[in-house]
Amino acid sequence: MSRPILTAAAMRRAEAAAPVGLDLLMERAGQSLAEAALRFAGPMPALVLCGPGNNGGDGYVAARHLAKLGLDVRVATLAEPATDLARAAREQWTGRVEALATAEPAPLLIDCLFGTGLKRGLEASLASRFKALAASASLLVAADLPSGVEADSGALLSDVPAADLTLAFGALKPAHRLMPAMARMGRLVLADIGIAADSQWHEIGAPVLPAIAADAHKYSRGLVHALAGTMPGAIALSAGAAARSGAGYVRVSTSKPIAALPLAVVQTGDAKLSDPRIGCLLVGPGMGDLPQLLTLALTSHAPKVIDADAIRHVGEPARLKGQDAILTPHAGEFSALFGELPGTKAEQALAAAEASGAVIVFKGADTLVAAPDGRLGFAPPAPAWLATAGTGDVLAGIIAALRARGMPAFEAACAGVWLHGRAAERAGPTMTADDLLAHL
Ligand SMILES: NC(=O)C1=CN([C@@H]2O[C@H](COP(=O)(O)OP(=O)(O)OC[C@H]3O[C@@H](n4cnc5c(N)ncnc54)[C@H](O)[C@@H]3O)[C@@H](O)[C@H]2O)[C@@H](O)CC1
Ligand SMILES: [K+]
Repeated sequence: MSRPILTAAAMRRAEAAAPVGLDLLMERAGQSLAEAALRFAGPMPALVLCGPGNNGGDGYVAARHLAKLGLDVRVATLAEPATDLARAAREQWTGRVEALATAEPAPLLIDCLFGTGLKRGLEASLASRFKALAASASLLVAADLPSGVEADSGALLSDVPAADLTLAFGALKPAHRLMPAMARMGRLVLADIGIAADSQWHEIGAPVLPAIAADAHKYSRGLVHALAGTMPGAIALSAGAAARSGAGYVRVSTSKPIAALPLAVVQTGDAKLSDPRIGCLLVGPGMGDLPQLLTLALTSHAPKVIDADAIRHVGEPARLKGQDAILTPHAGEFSALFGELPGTKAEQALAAAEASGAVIVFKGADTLVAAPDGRLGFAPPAPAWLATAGTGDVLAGIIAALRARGMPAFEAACAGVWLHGRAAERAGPTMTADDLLAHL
């Protein structure tokens, strides 16, 4: 299962198209917030901070439900409601509304200041008051988004205290899965409020991998052919990862024997790129300054994964059109090939996919997978300890194996990213890239 992701504008369209009124959507959002906060925190005294918009409206609804559930709950606001929906919600809250500037803290703080409608950072006095209340609370629960986070880009427009729980309404927003905002979400839960969140954008979920046929043989399971360059350790990591990710046959063409390769990986002096059995070519890991390897790979009709040094040697993105390629750049490699593109990371990844006709795995703490047809996958959080040398080589090998096994390029890339993150979780914080192989 993968959860849909909607921009703020797409969310507003989905809400407007919902079969029920916006007031009922707000009622569901506020009620689910109350229930989730109570389930998460247990019965502790709560303070709900309400902003002027509909995020604040959710807060008044949540406060009413928390009171009904027997909780000691107070409400504080910075301004009277500015929308009809929020005003109606405010009117149904029969308790007192305190001024945010002077409200006493509570162990459970519920942040309903701003959601998808945030236009700029919180004013300095409000940001510091919010931070102080958060510091005095035991638990901070954010409604839809932690206030100060820009929904579409994941930027922090002001200082944002990290939430312990964020309840997203109707669909995830890009900021839930983009840095730096992603690191401020705490546990992220999606509340169904009854809108149809159809989207080409989604959070990457657990993949469905092709089954191994009962009559499989090594070629039918997929042949990965990797091109070794000047640093054989990198290609050894890639080839080892491909072999452990279900490829039936992994072959490395190399001018001199590579001691670090698993015995199951075949080494050959001959490039053999015309071999029609090749399910996926892999070029780039440890390639070094041998651009002729990329040129050679691009003469082949086989699907290909282009990683690391090879990305810098592509030159023009349009050179990859028709190549059936998956590109796996980190930020530096991405800008070296595509330049400084405008927009959010999501928009940049999609523009790069369109310019190159390739599936782009834009790596980072917030890895994205973009397809030329507009599909976009956002990786769920992976451990920070994955940021170590060689892990990219492992990822390239996993994706090459899944592509060779017959998965389409976008699905293979998404599945590879997901498996790589889970392998890192299992390998633990002391892992090196070599250790990842044992956890695939
Ligand atoms: N529209 C709907 O039907 C629903 C919306 N929902 C909630 O509504 C939220 C979006 O509501 P809105 O579009 O009203 O937006 P917000 O409630 O996020 O905030 C917008 C309001 O804050 C003001 N504002 C923005 N940035 C500010 C800043 N830095 N300092 C001071 N004021 C600032 C704006 O002028 C506007 O009045 C969602 O995140 C979600 O929580 C939910 O209730 C579900 C239904
Ligand atoms: K909020």
